Amino acid sequence: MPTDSQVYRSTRSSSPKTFSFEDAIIQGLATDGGLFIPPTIPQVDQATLFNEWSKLSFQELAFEIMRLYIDQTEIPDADLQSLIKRSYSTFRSDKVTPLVQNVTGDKENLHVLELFHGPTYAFKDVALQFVGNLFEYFLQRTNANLPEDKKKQITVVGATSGDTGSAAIYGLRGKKDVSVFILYPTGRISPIQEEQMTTVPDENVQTLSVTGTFDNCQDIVKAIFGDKEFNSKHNVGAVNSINWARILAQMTYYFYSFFQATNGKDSKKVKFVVPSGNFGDILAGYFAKKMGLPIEKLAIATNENDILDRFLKSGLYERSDKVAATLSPAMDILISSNFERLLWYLAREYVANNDDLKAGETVNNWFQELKTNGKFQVDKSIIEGAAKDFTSERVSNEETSETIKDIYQASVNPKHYILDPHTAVGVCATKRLIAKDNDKSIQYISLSTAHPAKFADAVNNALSGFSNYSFEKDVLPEDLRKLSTLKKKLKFVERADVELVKNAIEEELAKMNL
Ligand SMILES: Cc1ncc(COP(=O)(O)O)c(C=O)c1O
Ligand SMILES: N[C@@H](CCOP(=O)(O)O)C(=O)O
Repeated sequence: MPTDSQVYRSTRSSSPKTFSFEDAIIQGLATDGGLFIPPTIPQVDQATLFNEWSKLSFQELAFEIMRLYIDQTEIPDADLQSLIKRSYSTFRSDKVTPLVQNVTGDKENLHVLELFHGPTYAFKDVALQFVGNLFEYFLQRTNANLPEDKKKQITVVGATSGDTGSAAIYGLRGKKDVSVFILYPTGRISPIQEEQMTTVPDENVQTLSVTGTFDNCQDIVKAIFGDKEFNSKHNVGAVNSINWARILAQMTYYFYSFFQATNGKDSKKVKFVVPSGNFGDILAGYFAKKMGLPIEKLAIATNENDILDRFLKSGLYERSDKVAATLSPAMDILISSNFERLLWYLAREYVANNDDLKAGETVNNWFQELKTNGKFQVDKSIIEGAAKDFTSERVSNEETSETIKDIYQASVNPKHYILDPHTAVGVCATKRLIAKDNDKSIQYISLSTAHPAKFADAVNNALSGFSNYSFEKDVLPEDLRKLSTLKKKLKFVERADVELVKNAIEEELAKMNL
């Protein structure tokens, strides 16, 4: 029998209907356009956290956390352990997500959590290696006793501003009964990101380069999920962080790094700073906090596309019509999908009297308003509620570049530490917090979301003035260097239009021999 935290519902639903973990993962997005959430967040007591969990490896910790959200009858212990082991065996670090402590010496307590040791050098690998194996697991089970022509196949359709795409492709390449279509905005991702996605030769993978922005791509993906006919014909699956499994798999590194930064003690204050766009990464931190990990604050760091920062300050969620092209392009996002999940918990607590159905109705009304008027305003109680867990900082391009330079010069552990521009947005925000707080007892964990090699232009512009610096020698790993020599496979879609994308998918699906 599943516990309350092992069943799911849609953020926009006012019906009592709930879903199993498998339904939530395979369906990806609810049919009403809402996102799946566990209405009850499981609680872990302090003794379990600090006497038991603080001693576990990354993989053991992932198991304990995931077990609380997935019923045994859906995935038995041994299978879940094996999925986790396989998913992290592809990482280049034993610790999976190592914490580089006191990067600027022991005065600032600034620790960088390196999340980029997976196959595509981005934090997305932590979740997408697992999601790939999870899709395969569920499909194998469903298809085990079915004749060939009745076997279920999933058509994954995802949108990327650069990193989700390659991580999803590497998580799903060659997997049986799954095809993968990744939409990315033409000219708005870095050359290495494009090479990573387009040089994978597996037959089940196809990239679609769409004229438009990331938000256009994300809107198209959501429209495809909402298209009942297309969806039931092709079983559309999600790899974006609308998929609950993405958030679940990301929780582990909040716990794991917390224990490293505090030596497993609960007496130290810890703040996390997270470069944010679609709000998926930091939302995993919110779950960790609500489960009982005593995180002091979660700081949202945005670039000049600052809808999250503006919302936390005003309560107005407003879709501006122009996305700024910044030095941290993976965060050039106007509408942050996962913010809806946070809004559901806030709505339930502050306006719906802890009623799940009323919370769903409230969120649905807000998002209908966003669709019609391009904005919605929430009660003051919601912003005050959010402020208990979150703060936010907006970082400009100039500050991003300065931070890459500053850390290169000021780092002592290791010397000449090189940040990618997304991580630099987070580190700049962290330095601001350190100055504002002026409290030596706080440990700051700044999430490093990508390897600097993925963003050569931004890194070179910041560091080319230093005589000893060399991108080739100091930054570029061998496997990324080789990508430019490989054959590319991509299809252009000349307008950000749902029908054009659907046609492109059907055309390519017909050629795939799945
Ligand atoms: C390198 C990098 N940093 C930060 C982010 C922002 O993460 P999130 O969208 O989960 O807020 C992204 C994209 O999502 C990214 O690719
Ligand atoms: N920054 C992301 C955008 C997609 O976000 P997701 O986390 O919802 O998949 C990217 O790199 O593609």
